[in-house]
Amino acid sequence: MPRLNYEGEWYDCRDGESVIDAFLRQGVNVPFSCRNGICHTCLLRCVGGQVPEKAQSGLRPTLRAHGYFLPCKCVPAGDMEIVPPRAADLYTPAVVHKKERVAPDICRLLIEPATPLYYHAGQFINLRRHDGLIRSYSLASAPQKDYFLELHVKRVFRGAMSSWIFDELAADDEVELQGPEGTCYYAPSAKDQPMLLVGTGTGLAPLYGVVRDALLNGHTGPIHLYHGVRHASGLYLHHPLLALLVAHRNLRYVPCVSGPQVPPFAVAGRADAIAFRSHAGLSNWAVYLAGLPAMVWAGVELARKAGATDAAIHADPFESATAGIPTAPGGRGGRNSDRAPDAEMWAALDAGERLMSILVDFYTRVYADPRLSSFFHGVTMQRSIEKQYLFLRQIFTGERIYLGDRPRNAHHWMVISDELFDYREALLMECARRHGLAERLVQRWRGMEEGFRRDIVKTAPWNRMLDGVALPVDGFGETLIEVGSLCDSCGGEIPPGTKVRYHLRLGSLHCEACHAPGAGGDGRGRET
Ligand code: HEM
Repeated sequence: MPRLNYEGEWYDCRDGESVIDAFLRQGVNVPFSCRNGICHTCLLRCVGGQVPEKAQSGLRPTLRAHGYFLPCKCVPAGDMEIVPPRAADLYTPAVVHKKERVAPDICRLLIEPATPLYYHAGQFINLRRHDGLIRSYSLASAPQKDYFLELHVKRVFRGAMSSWIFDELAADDEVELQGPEGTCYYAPSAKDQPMLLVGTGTGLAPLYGVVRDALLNGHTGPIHLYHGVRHASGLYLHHPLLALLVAHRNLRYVPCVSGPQVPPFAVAGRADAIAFRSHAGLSNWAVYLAGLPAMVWAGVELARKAGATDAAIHADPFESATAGIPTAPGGRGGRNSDRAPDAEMWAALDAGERLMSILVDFYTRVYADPRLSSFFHGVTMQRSIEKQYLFLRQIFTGERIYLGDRPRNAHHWMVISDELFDYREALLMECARRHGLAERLVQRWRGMEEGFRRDIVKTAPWNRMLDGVALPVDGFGETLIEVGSLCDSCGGEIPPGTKVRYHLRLGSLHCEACHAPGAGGDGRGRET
């Protein structure tokens, strides 16, 4: 029986079993979607042993050369050593074919990837600019019909990527892309299933893809599409959708305008409110929600209440790149589409009371732990507990209450190994168990924590990034202080009018003596 080594752990693989099935059977946390070699979501890299040819079919030659393979198509003939993909390997060059303005603040991009992209309409890709800035965009094109990939880009106020796309990117320019990702797509197995789709703004892009995909697949069930905007000028696909309506009797399209000027062809109000008022029973429906996160998460709850099962609800919230909880570096920019709030977890955490007890217990141990405490020098335990509480509460409830840094930035200077990450995770899970959380939920929480591993584990510090720009936060600046202060290193007095050095990230002040060469200055632990 072949054995699989994944990130240092050994797993068995039954005869005839695929790598993905073996991993899922044994609880290994790997991404997957179609399980049929189409979406490439499960792509992994083999660094020891033989990869069967079939498991690399359809992959670019460079990926094959680096040992990439599709675990869902891989029935190993012998032992394999497997590691997660390297983000940098997964980008492929692409050329902009056309850019056109379809609304005052929305443009449509048609892109040609250098190698074919196997995707489902409604999934998303990560677009990378030459300097490494990355953002996620949904695919509005339908692979069986459209040659180019179609993206709808909304201009975001001070958004680095969208401003660049609007003002500088032109036809024939090169970009890079990675993907596809996401599970917001049509399943052709239930062609008579009624479908409800609600999108706000460019949340229409994936839904437009899903609707066209469904129609191209001969969907016979009713399809109800609601598009919500503030101003009628945002109904940027009104005419193409009217054309689809004429051709397909099972399609219904409802443009909704929530602002004061409502044209006669639109309904006044918010798309989600109108949609869920009109569809109170959704027990055998497929529901798709895309766009503003608050609308999407509220819609998930309403769909559940109306009887839709979790498996039939596809949520694609467009998280902004500078707010909310992040994803892996080089990953999906601001998109965090697959993490739905977890009402069961929140109830089991006594709506926060038990979470607080777990965190108090956890941080008491962290601050006493010789391997972890050095990182927390200068950070009060109360601050750590409160930040972590808000962060987790936002994840479990979907409320937008966490205002701190994304983990990638919060830990950018901390050199944390995989082993140390495991160590902290085990400590946290032990505390959760000690406070009575059921093992099933402990494992679910652990799976969520795993999603941040790539944001935190590293072998050298990273720059702090803000909207794609690396900030100069390590090292020292100089300033003249007008008010007397105390040196953060020796505690000695620093009189007013003294030129001092201050740490760019920590803001700590250091007198001349402490900042003499060799005196140190950045007091916080960097070693793991
Ligand atoms: C060995 C692993 C880890 C270590 C040593 C560590 C250490 C720290 C430290 C020292 C801070 C305080 C930063 C500051 O106030 O300047 C911090 C903040 C934080 N950590 Fe971690 N952390 C680890 C893993 C994680 C993980 C896995 C998560 C999330 C799942 C996480 C989430 C956070 C959050 C949300 C904050 C608050 C950020 C802010 O102040 O804005 N940490 N961590």
